[in-house]
Amino acid sequence: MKVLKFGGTSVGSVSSIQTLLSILKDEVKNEEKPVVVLSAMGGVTNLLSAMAEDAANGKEFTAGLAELEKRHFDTVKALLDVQNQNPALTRLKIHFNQLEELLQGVLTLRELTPKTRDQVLAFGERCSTLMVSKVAAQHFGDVLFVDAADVIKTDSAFGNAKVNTELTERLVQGLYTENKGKTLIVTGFIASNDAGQTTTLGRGGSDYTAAIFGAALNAQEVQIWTDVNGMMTADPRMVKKAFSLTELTYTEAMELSYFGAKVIYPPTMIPAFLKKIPIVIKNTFEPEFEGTVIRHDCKASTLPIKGISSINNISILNLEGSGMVGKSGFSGRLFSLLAREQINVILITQSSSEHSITFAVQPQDTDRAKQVIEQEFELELAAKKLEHLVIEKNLAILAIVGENMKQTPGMSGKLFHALGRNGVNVRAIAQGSSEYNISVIISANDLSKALNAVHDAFFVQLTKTLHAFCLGTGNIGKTLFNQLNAHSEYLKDNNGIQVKIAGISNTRKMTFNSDGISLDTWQNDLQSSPYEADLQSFINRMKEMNLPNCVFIDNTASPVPIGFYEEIFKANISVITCNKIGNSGSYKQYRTFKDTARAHGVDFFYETNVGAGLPIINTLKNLMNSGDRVQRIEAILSGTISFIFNNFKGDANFHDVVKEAQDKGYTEPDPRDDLSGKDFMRKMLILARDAGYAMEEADVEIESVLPKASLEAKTVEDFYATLKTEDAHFAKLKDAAEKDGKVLRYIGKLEDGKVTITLQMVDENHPFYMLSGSDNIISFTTDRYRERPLVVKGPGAGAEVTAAGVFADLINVGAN
Ligand SMILES: NC(=O)c1ccc[n+]([C@@H]2O[C@H](COP(=O)([O-])OP(=O)(O)OC[C@H]3O[C@@H](n4cnc5c(N)ncnc54)[C@H](O)[C@@H]3O)[C@@H](O)[C@H]2O)c1
Ligand SMILES: N[C@@H](CCO)C(=O)O
Ligand code: NA
Repeated sequence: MKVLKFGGTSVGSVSSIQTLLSILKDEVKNEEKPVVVLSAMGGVTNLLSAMAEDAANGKEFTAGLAELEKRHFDTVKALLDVQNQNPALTRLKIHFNQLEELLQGVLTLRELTPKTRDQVLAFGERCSTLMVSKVAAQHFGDVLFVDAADVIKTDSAFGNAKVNTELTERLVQGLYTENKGKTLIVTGFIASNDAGQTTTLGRGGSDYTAAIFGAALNAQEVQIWTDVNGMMTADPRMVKKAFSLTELTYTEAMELSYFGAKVIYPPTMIPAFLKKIPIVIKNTFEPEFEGTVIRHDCKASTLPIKGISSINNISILNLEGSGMVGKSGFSGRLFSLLAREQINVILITQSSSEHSITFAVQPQDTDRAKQVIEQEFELELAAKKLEHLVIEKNLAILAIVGENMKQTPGMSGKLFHALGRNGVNVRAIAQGSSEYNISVIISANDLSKALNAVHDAFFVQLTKTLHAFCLGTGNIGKTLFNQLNAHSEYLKDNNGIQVKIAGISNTRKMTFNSDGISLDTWQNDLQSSPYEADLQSFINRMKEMNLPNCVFIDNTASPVPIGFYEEIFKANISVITCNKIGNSGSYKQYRTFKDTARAHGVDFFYETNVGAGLPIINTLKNLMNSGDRVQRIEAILSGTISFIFNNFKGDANFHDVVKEAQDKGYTEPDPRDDLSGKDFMRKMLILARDAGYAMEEADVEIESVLPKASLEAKTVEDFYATLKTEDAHFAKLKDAAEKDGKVLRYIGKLEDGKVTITLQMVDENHPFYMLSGSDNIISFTTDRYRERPLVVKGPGAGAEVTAAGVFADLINVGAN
């Protein structure tokens, strides 16, 4: 047989009672009839409690009573055929009259004893059960209303009575045997003492009633019908990706529901647990959900952990001092004291040096705990054997839970990696030797970020979400958004990565959305955003949003963002940049970026600083990391100049070719940066630094392609105007090369710790002769690639290839 328990929302309305009936329909056909345990209609227990309080305080309660009556009467009228209504309404009316009398007594005496309170509260279950039993009888015939006070016997601790298990089991078994063939519909939560006075079973009382019946009758299972899809991997209000568990063990359920997961209250499971009876959590409002089974043994589960639980507001107290070292009985005194004061200790940690002891309590207990401890240890404090108690508030506990942790090394590593990478500081740690639970104490501000990051880290079957904040919506920024938009499905399916753009700014506006800005409408969103662009506030907002797996992407050509990189790393946020200004500034700055990112466990990726999407920076990094040494680098790294020399042929004039390069998106926003050699210089400097040379800009020798007038032009327009007048200069260069069957090439070289960039005319024997379009080429001569250099070649400029490089960097951040 089965026991089915329905909670307050499941009996809370006409439609939910109809659903309940359709759930029961098949169950009542079984040979062994089910036992159905019911809570009060949703909200009724609170209302009863408030009415009782009001009466005790001399306030009227009639409005509450009328509301109660109406709710039950309306439900009866909606669910029972007319001829069946009267008997039910009469019975209910008798209850309400008794309730009124009782409350009247409370009002007269201005006193509410725990005993009376239990009597008042019991009306909730009695009325709902009476009502549903009448409705069930109309549908299924053989139904018996059972007042659990007749069979569940307790002591007289009103409000939280202790069950006399042996007697109760006998009575329950007797009742079931006597009424074989009938479906029992039982009041949850209530019981009675030896004298027959009504008692209640405390928090989660109706679940407890179900477990007691299940255990007494050796049920095949106990079903708890509630309004959510079972136990989930984390609090779904904080972790959107939380999902329902199909099964977990009693121990796991205890650990998970201890923190947060309010689906069931663990102590209520004990009767079922002792008899190894499975408990199935089902959803009345989604009956097709198969449910979460809590059982003694789980089939080999593939999940490394079952869930992450949390308490979002706790305080910790830290007691420190030489007086504790090697002293037995100290913690005994401390914790007996707290127990005596009924201060619940949530978590305890002590280092093996015994010099300090840290424990967590509810915030409302904090001050009293401090006070009683200072009294108790007055002498030790005076003698300086103990330091003054340090209290920290606004903290939270996050705990990963699962029996599988026992056999799996690396679980705590994974937890701390996820926390560390997201800049979540861990204040205290506790793990029992049972290894079911690893708990950490963190700042309450970080809880949401931490829960999501840890959830992503452990449940790898789900996609990991990156939150990107993007600066710059020009050529590259725009193209990146298009690529991300087109590629998001593939990314989810193949890399398990989801990218949400949580913030965008250009020089005019900025906009934010922690759920991800739509990549279809971002332009409108940005334009209509109320926020004027302001980089410091953009960064502040990014930090305040405190999102997990956060990345900052600089797609500007501006020096301004550079000044913020360090601050961003310090907030444990990775940086991806195609902006070369940062890495080609002072060597000190370049070093600071690298060191700060590393110290904070985040990434600093800039593949597109050299050769756009071509794998140049990563290739060099791999060479260096594997212990190779760069002897020489020779390269063409200006896509713009490459394009110009490859297309400045025959009748073409120089000015038009430059314009074409700009139109094709190869040039810097200001093309003078390309033609002056500055952009190339930056790339060579970055390569040299990545190759291990602590070089500065002054160490690079540049031969400019431009005549003086062009170099000194004030604006881009002026610059183009000078190019027109300098046509003869460029034509001369071109003709000189063509005459000898050569081509013009702008070549950078790093050798013997020196960097030069020169304009050369090369013939067909030169390896750089054969280039087309905006091609870059780079050859690394290293200790290992000594005889024949390692060469990378391909288009080294353009929005598509550059955005693709930024995209690849983003995926690499996601992989870490
Ligand atoms: N074009 C290429 O082939 C290529 C290749 C590699 C790297 N890059 C680099 O890409 C970067 C962007 O180039 P682009 O062609 O897209 O430039 P762009 O001029 O088209 O776009 C720059 C964007 O940055 C924004 N911006 C500038 N300063 C800002 C600030 N302080 N705060 C917020 N937003 C700001 C502008 O509003 C604009 O949206 C440059 O650093 C360039 O060197 C370009
Ligand atoms: N303006 C750059 C873009 C690539 O960094 C070039 O022409 O090479
Ligand atoms: Na590159």
